[in-house]
Amino acid sequence: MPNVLEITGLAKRSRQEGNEASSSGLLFSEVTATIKEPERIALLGVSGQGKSTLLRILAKLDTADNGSIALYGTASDGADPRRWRMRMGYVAQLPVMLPGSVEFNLRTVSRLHGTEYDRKLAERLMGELGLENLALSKPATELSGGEKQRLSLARSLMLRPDVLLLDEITASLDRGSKERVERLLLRWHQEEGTAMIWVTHDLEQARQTCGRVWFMGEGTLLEDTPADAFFRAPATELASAYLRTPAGRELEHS
Ligand SMILES: Nc1ncnc2c1ncn2[C@@H]1O[C@H](COP(=O)(O)OP(=O)(O)OP(=O)(O)O)[C@@H](O)[C@H]1O
Repeated sequence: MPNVLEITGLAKRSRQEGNEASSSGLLFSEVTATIKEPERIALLGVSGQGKSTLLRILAKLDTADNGSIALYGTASDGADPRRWRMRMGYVAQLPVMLPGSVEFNLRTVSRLHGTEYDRKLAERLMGELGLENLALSKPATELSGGEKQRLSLARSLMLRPDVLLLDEITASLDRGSKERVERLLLRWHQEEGTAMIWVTHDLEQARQTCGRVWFMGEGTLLEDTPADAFFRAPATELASAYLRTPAGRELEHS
C-alpha cells in the first residue's frame, strides 16, 4: 500500500530578496515528510513561515521551485490540477463564494467534477455545521464571514477528498461554531479515513484535534512529531519559544 502523502525536498523561493523568514532567498526549503496512515496533522509555526503557501502548493494552487509530492503514489507533477484537487481538498482561510445561491455553491463540486449531487450529505453537513436554517436560495455572497467559512468546508467535504488541507478555518468562528467544526472533522476522519493537514494558531485546538504536529521554522519543516510529545517537550528551542508565545495566536482571539 503506498503512503498517503510523500513530500520530498520542497522549496519555494521568496518573492522579495531579504524576506524575514530567510536570508537565503527562500521562503522555505528541504520540506520533507511522509504521511503513512491517514492522520490528523497540525501545521504550526509563527506567521510568515509559509504554512499557507505549503498548503497551496500541495493543492496545486501554487508551484514549488524544487521537490516533489506524491499522493497515494501518484506524482503531482503532470497531474491534472482539477483532478488533483478532487483528492486534495483545500479549505482557504478567506473562503471565496461563487456568485449564486447557497445551493449553487454546494452543487459546485458535482458540477465541476461531473459527479452526482449528494443532497443527503449536503443536508447532513449543513446541519452538523449549524447551518440548517440557512435558506438554500440565499445569495452566498451575502452570508456572514463565519457562514461562508462553514459553507466552504461543507463544499470541500462533498468531494470526499483523500487529504483535507485546512487553513485556519475556524479563525472567524464563534466558540460554538468552532466546536461544531472540530467535532464534525473528528467524526469525518473516523468515518471516511481522510488525512488532514490543519494550519492553526489555536494550540488548544491543535492539541485536541490532531495526533501529529509539523512545526515550521528556520525556513523548513523543523519538527515532525506526535502531538503529545510536541506539547510536552518539543525538540527545538524555537518550538519551545513558540509554545510560550505563538505569534499570530492573538488573531484567533481578536
Ligand atoms: N513565493 C512566495 N509565495 C508566497 N508567499 C511569499 C513568497 N515569498 C515571500 N512570501 C511572503 O512570505 C509570507 C508567507 O505567507 P504564508 O501565508 O504562506 O505564511 P504563514 O506561515 O501561513 O503565515 P500566517 O500564519 O500568518 O498565515 C508572506 O509574508 C508572503 O508575502
